[in-house]
Amino acid sequence: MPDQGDATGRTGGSTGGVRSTPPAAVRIEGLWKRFGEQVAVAGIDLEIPAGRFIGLVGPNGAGKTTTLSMVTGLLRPDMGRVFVAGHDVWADPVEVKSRIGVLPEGLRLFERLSGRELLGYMGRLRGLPGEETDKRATQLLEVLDLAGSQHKLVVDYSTGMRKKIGLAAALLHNPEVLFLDEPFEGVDPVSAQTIRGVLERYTASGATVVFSSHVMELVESLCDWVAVMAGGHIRAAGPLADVRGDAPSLQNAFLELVGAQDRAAGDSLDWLGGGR
Ligand SMILES: Nc1ncnc2c1ncn2[C@@H]1O[C@H](COP(=O)(O)OP(=O)(O)OP(=O)(O)O)[C@@H](O)[C@H]1O
Repeated sequence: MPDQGDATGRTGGSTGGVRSTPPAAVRIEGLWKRFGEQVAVAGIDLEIPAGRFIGLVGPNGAGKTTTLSMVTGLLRPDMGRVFVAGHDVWADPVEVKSRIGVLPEGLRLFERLSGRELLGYMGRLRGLPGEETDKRATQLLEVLDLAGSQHKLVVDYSTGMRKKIGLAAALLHNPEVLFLDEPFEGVDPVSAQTIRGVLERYTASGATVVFSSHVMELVESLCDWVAVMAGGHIRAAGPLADVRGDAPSLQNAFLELVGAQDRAAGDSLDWLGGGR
């Protein structure tokens, strides 16, 4: 297990010793977003602690992607403010963007670059010296099992390979906070295990990962802190054990929190299956 502190001065977790409390990785204040009549995010307040593996969970249409888009500076809120590592996302976007990495939903990449070229380009955008970019790119490609495909064009990558090169691009500048929207969707178990290993190593050094998912087992096994969203509101947030409470699993707690526990499988589908 790597040391909890590193050269960037990050501290990890809350184990032992006298340590100053790190500022929240993300602080959200009164955040609203409406699309026409549809309220996607209904005035949420949330403080996400630093140095943790955070899961943002919620049913389809809960407002997760809209929230992450506003938090990462991709979508302007109608109202409210967001701070990342103490910096206002909309007042100080350059400072914030230098501290975050993002793997968005519906990832768009430069398709006509090879994986290696894509990382070289991202390194230049991030202002890294060429040699440092090369070194980091080589290591990321190796760890993510992309070294053999590094000269292939991104357009020819599979879904899992695209997620992995997107993750490499998001990690290249060693961000303080990494935002991932459904990072495991469409990813096979081997690649998922690889991604998981990289993320665990990254959070162990004191960095923060915020990721959205519908897969409760995954969230339960990876995250130590969760926020549950439904209907544009935060229904619960806190350490995993607190949110789970007395429920046998996060899945049960989640269904109860979003009010789906008693939803029938569909008496109205009495025509479905059998007796053709
Ligand atoms: N660009 C848009 N225009 C109109 N409505 C939108 C837009 N983006 C999101 N919405 C609506 O806002 C609500 C929240 O959507 P959002 O994509 O944030 O949910 P989500 O929790 O990420 O869902 P999923 O898990 O299905 O991806 C939904 O009702 C959605 O239809």
